[in-house]
Amino acid sequence: MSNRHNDRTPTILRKIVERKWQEIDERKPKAPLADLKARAVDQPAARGFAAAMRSRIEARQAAVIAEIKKASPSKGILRDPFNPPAIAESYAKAGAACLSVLTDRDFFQGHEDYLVAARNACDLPVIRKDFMVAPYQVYESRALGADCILLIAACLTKDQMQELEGIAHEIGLDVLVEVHDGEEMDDALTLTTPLVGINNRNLHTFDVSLNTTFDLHGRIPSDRMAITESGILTREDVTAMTERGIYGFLVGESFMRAPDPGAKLEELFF
Ligand SMILES: O=P(O)(O)OC[C@@H](O)[C@@H](O)c1c[nH]c2ccccc12
Repeated sequence: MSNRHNDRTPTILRKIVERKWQEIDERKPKAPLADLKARAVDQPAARGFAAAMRSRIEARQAAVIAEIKKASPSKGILRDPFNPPAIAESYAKAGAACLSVLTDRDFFQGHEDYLVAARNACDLPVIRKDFMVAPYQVYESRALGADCILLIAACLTKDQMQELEGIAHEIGLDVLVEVHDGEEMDDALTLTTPLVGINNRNLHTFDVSLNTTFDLHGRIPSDRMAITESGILTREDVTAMTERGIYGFLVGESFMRAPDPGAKLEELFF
């Protein structure tokens, strides 16, 4: 049911989305949309995020989006000290396909500067991990140098997702659309992006179950790429996915808690 989390349910996701609209209002006077658009156009071309995923997935190799995340609302601090460029290098050396960098400041202790620093430290494509609600943030993402953005179906209508995807593609950004249930999947499949993420974590309740991926991945047409997100902690988890033909992964916590994030990536995947 789409109204499980109606307007009166004060879930974390709802608080985050409210905060995002405020954040946009605060940023606009300092960085007007016209400035962001100009900066977006001035950026060197985006690194192909979807292409990097596709080449591995088609070869039936793990395509790992390795996440750089200091903290999360459900788990608190994951890594301290936290050195984004060093982590990025370690992931690149270990064979990650792409990076994911949290830029949300208030709930994930992320920062835009972390994305810039991580991207400059390697040549991997980078997704800006944040909560997109308005076109302003899409231009802002390209102005920062991001190669891809995340659209979370749990906090957007189908029309909003289509609008944001259209802008993203127009300015050279790839799009990862994220779903958690069948209704969100229906909406996601109306987009044109080939990157479809299934989040094993419910962003309203924080419950994590790999069954989310097992139950939903069959609905993703073969010309798109299924990416299982969250809660991948062991080689057994990885095998459970590859046995089902799922080669796209988005992993954060288990890498962030390891002394050497790249070594952990190799241990889980290669
Ligand atoms: O740390 P994990 O359990 O490996 O999960 C990574 C990633 O999937 C998770 O950070 C995530 C998935 N979708 C999100 C949306 C917003 C913030 C964070 C996320």
